[in-house]
Amino acid sequence: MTVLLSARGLKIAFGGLKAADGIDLDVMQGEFLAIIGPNGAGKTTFINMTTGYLRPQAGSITYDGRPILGMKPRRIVKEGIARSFQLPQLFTEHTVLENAALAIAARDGPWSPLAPLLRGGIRAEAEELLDRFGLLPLAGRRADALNEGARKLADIAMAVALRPRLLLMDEPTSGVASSEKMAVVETLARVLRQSKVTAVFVEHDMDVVARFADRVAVWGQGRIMALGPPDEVLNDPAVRRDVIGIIPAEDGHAAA
Ligand SMILES: Nc1ncnc2c1ncn2[C@@H]1O[C@H](COP(=O)(O)OP(=O)(O)OP(=O)(O)O)[C@@H](O)[C@H]1O
Repeated sequence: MTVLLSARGLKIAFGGLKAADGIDLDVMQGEFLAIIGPNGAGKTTFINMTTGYLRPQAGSITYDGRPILGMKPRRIVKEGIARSFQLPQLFTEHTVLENAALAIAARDGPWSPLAPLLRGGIRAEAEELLDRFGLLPLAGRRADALNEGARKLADIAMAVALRPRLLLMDEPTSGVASSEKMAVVETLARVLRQSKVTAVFVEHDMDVVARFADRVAVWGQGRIMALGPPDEVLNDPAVRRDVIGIIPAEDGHAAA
């Protein structure tokens, strides 16, 4: 197994709060790695550091063997790392097709707002992308008219438009109705595996983690408390007691 992303000794504190206090983590090429942990543990901070939005106070991150710390977010995208946010970053007043086309146009470099967005190649690629995510029937719909599951998928489709080898997703199922969650993750997992995209995803739903993660990393007090296959990690008594038991499910009750 090849290491795609490697973090060593990452440290960052906000005032007295240590969001990363010596994080060592390898992401293997082709895997789906889930990150779980209590609210405020530092999971999003890890994504922010890996994608150039935050600079750690100590440590290193290499991607495909090259150091990436200090690179701007746009440069990191060019290296092959994309992300999605907890709250989808869609252009709400535009259609799903226009959103996909905007991501494709942005990937291809300087783009004039005066150029017709839906010209040949871009339209065809945007339609093909939406088709892979099962979103083609919604292509003409405004992004703000989508339900949360479709909105999450459209947002992830925009990240995939950037042709990453590594995609970091911050809570891809948050806000999605429980009846829809598995279908949403099923779709995105299928697309990512077909496209050979390695995925790291922050997730609060343990059923999703158990079903889709190859490995799980447990964040706690700025450290990785446990790392391994879901059947081991999710059944570890300390993880159940100190982490899973206190992660709020979306209905307000603890997840386990
Ligand atoms: N840029 C920042 N400036 C100040 N404090 C920050 C910053 N980014 C994160 N924090 C703080 O660091 C802590 C860790 O935040 P982070 O968002 O990484 O947690 P998380 O594990 O993703 O939580 P959640 O599950 O609630 O999304 C939080 O207390 C947060 O308020």
